[in-house]
Amino acid sequence: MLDIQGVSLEIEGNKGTEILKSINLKFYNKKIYVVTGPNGGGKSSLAKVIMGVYNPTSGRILLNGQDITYSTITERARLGIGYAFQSPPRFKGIKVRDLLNMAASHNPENVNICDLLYNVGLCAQDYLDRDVDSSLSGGEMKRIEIATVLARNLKVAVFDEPEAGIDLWSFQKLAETFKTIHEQYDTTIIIISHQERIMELADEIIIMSNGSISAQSERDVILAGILNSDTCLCSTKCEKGVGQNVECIG
Ligand SMILES: Nc1ncnc2c1ncn2[C@@H]1O[C@H](COP(=O)(O)OP(=O)(O)OP(=O)(O)O)[C@@H](O)[C@H]1O
Repeated sequence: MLDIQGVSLEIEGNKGTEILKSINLKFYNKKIYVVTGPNGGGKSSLAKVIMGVYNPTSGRILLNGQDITYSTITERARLGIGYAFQSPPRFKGIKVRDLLNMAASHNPENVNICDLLYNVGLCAQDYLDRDVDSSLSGGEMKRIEIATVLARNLKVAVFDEPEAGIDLWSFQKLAETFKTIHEQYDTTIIIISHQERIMELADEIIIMSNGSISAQSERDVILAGILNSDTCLCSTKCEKGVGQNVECIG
């Protein structure tokens, strides 16, 4: 279990304002959590605190009881926490095949790199020997990065807006892949998303706005709340009415 206890985050140069305000969350094994909410609500910052890109100003982060609050990104990666960035980095001189083999190096018997590409809607024949550089489109790069996260058999996998730049056909494949990981592995999956179709995959949905958790519950409760409530759950006083809140959150 990943346990976020009273985590706050201030970033220097951001006028001393708290980007995360005393967040308490428990992420259990083998569950899919979708974190959603309006732009600037703190979703990516929460993901970066989990990954170790930012150190919290206060609070603690525990992975299966081990305090990892100040562990480095590398230490967390070794412990089995993985992150697919909103805009993935590119690596000069490395081929897609190398990147996937590196990602799968702890789990080589169980991972077929062609299947990994297939799972994110790419044809292995066309992509394994491509360079991981600017010749790949944003959507292709994103899918390859998601494939590297899938290769790692992680304890906690964090995906930041996996749908961004991905076409409708590949999106369907991606949704199936999340379902497969959910059924076959104990991985805790945390997906940051504005997409209702991704929210439908969740066991639990968490809505963040203004650096705080404004709602958290089982998927159906939150989705019904979003679709039927007069009060907008995004908490930005947008005054959208019944059935409009999904559009607002997205
Ligand atoms: N490095 C930084 N320096 C200054 N401000 C930052 C930094 N990172 C994030 N912020 C601010 O923190 C707030 C939360 O940003 P964050 O990216 O976590 O939001 P988000 O919910 O992921 O938004 P989006 O849905 O647009 O991706 C924003 O106001 C953002 O400008």
